Amino acid sequence: MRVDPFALCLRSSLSTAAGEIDRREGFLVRVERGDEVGLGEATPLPGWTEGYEECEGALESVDDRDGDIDLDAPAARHGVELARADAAARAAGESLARYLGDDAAQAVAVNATIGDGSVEETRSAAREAVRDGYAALKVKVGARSVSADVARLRAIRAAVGDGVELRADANGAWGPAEAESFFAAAADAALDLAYVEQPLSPPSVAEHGALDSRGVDIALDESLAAVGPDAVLDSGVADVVVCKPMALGGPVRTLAFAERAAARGIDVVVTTTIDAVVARTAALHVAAAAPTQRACGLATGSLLSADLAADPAPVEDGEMRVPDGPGLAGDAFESLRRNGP
Ligand SMILES: O=C(O)CCC(=O)c1ccccc1C(=O)O
Ligand SMILES: [Mg+2]
Repeated sequence: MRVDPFALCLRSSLSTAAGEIDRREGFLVRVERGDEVGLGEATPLPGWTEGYEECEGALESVDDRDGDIDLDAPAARHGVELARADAAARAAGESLARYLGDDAAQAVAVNATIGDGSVEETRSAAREAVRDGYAALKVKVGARSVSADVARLRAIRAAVGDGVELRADANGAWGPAEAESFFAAAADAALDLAYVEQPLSPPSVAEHGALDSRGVDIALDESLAAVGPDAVLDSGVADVVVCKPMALGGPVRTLAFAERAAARGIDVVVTTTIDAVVARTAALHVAAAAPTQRACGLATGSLLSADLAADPAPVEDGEMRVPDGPGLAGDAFESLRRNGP
């Protein structure tokens, strides 16, 4: 197994209630299986996964024989699991999505991701996204006051009209009182939010169930890492689970979790942690194979100022087409397979 570090900058930093994301550092993982080279990516993000050093140490400890991947570090585990799955799908002559699930979709609807910003910045980002064809917008909230966030969302709703799905992601910023004042103000303003992601702190799973969310669905994201993904399903408080393959330990694990969620009537949204092209494309395959009804959070390639390789699945009209060549993307990553990052 080969492990090579890479670092990528964001075009402009993504501002969230949990801080700014301006750079992503990770590892390209390569495994050889017969004639095939499988590609994986481990791009850790504390809050969702282990940190960089722990990820590196975990990857160094891997004994690359088939069998269980005995790693607690989810991003490292993702890198290894993906590389093996890519090699196996290529050997089978199937796309990763088909290898993961027989009736995978050919394309996946995606939301635009809008960071924290002023009313003017938020409105113009929303207008641009709708002009580009997105039918769903996810807006970061919780970095400023509830009234300021409601003003931002009102400006978006007024600018884009009723036909666009709006979601908000508080990244765990609120206490119960602030969350309820947000839900009340959102109802008064008729914002028609599809869901609010992680309103309360990640360990406060049960408290989400006690919120008066006025009919707006609750999605949990950071709570999956904080208390464990199955504990979130068992809590019964999530209408939607945000499934990040990088945080859940790999594409195969993520698909299995998504199926357990769907079996309980919980909606699944697959997203990236703003990964490089290898893990982003893998997340697209997972989303295509998973029981997803809602737009996914995979449109994060345009947030990067450079990438490891050309994007084999650029967003077009709010959708990403799933590459149908063997593995991740047929021959699209040939230079990465041969030469690394
Ligand atoms: O879901 C999306 O639109 C993109 C992914 C995203 O928002 C995100 C990206 C990196 C880290 C955390 C998050 C998040 O969902 O909170
Ligand atoms: Mg989130």
